[in-house]
Amino acid sequence: MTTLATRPTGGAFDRRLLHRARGAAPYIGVCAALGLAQAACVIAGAWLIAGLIAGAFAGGEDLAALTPRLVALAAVLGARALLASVQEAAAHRAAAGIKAGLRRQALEHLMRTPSDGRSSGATAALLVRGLDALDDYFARYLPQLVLAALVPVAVVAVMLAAYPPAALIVLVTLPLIPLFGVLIGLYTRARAERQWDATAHLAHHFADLVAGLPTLKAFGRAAKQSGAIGATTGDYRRRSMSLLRVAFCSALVLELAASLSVAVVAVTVGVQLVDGGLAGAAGLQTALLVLILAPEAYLPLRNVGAHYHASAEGLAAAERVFAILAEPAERRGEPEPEPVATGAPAQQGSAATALTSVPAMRTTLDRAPTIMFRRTVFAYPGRGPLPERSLTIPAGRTTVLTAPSGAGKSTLMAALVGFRTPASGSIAFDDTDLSDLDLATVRRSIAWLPQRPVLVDGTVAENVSLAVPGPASDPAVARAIAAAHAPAANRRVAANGAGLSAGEAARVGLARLLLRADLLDPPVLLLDEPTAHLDTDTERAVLDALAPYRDGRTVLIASHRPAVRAIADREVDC
Ligand SMILES: Nc1ncnc2c1ncn2[C@@H]1O[C@H](COP(=O)(O)OP(=O)(O)OP(=O)(O)O)[C@@H](O)[C@H]1O
Repeated sequence: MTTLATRPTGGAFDRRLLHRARGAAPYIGVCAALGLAQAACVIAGAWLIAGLIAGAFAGGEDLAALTPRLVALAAVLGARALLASVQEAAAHRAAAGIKAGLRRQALEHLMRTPSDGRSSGATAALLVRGLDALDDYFARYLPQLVLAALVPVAVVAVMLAAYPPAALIVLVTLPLIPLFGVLIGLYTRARAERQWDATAHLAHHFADLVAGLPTLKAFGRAAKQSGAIGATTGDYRRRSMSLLRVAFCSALVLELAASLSVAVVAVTVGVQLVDGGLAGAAGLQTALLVLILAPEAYLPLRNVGAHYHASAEGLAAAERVFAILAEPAERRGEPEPEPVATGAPAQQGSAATALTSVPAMRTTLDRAPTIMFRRTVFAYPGRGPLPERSLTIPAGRTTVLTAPSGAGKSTLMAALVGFRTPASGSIAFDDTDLSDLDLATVRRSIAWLPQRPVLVDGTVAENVSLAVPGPASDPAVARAIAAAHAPAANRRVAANGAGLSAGEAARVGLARLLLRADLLDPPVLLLDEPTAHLDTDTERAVLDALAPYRDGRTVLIASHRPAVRAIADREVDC
């Protein structure tokens, strides 16, 4: 068992779960109904046990007289066990549905949120392991919370009717349990927050380490990193053990408070029995009823305290998911239309030949736009803003950005597809501000080759097909691959492009751009260092393949290569 965090700032029950997680509200209803039935079983069971003992020992009743009550007691105990298992089943069912719902909402939201600064390792840990902790919350904590609200009230009411002094003692001592619980909770909160941070740090660190292992090995730093991971996990273990110690101590304190309170009730009732205040079979039955019921009044409250630590991890994770859901999403637009793969044969000839001259689908911008950056400034966290830029990318022409490394060329391109937002200034397509345009429409109108194309596990053909939202025909993919001089369609690619050279990966990226241009006919092409890793002959061939696609489109290329600069209609040293 690990305890990650106890930071349920939403209190014992986070109302956002009701709104965000379908299934939470009905489950609470089920919990309340089962809790009422369980409270009734507790009281009926205590009444029957007290009656049986008093009848057998003080009333002198024989087995025949006691049998109906014995059967009733068995039925009550059976009903209590059945209610507990129904509760367990309902809890797991509800938790599974609620976790799935929260994961789906979070993933959908993440897809529409700029990813700046988010650690993929920590996000994965949150959505998988973090949300799994909600099991304890729904299966253990919440049912006890409902019982804690119902059972003590019912028990005190029955005790009040049976023997008011005992009810008074319970009433006075009962608040001690939540009071101690709150004090312990306050004490552990800061520790628990640090614990979650340690978990997130560990997940982040580990993901980074795995990604960078080859480089670390090359620099002889792998062993040192194992030491760093050892130190982080050691720190995590120490924090976990310290939190567990607090959890065990808190259980002990709550147990002690409850036991002392029950002892006071027992002594009071015992004195009355000896003094004759509770005389005869009826007196013994009342005394036993009070003695059996008294611990039941404290039990749910103690259980709430005991399950608080385990369940708080789930609540803290849910809270972080709510924080993700509260982040402003990108402007929503229509989903990309699926391309209709033409399968039209490529015009034969050189690699410079167009894949197909007939676009299968029109995009929303019918003509190539003029793109303007007007006094645009970009800022990244932790560093000063990039210099202000004002530049115009003329419509239907090829512009090459030749600014020095680090000047912000990739940033400008990422901004055109909505992955970066200027801190000040504006971007316009023709005369319309980008912020007034539907982002999905803008993205549909652009084919973008990023500096480091993301490649996924699969074949080259599967990677190229990712360029369009729907299925692309095999001939169209094959033509794009051939024109870009990318590796064979059936060549395997591992995650992150492992198995391909940097130049081959760049050409798979270019094949994507050509496929998209072929099938979606976007009026804007953005290419970030398209030939950075290529030899001069391959570079020449790739630029020739691109030539037919530049015609009539607004093309922006970031590059310092002379061959690329040679094809430019305009060069900008922004
Ligand atoms: N995610 C980021 N967080 C912080 N700083 C960043 C981030 N991305 C880019 N930068 C910084 O912004 C500046 C511009 O980066 P950008 O990649 O746009 O430059 P570039 O002109 O494309 O460089 P290059 O020619 O080397 O590819 C750089 O100084 C870079 O360090």
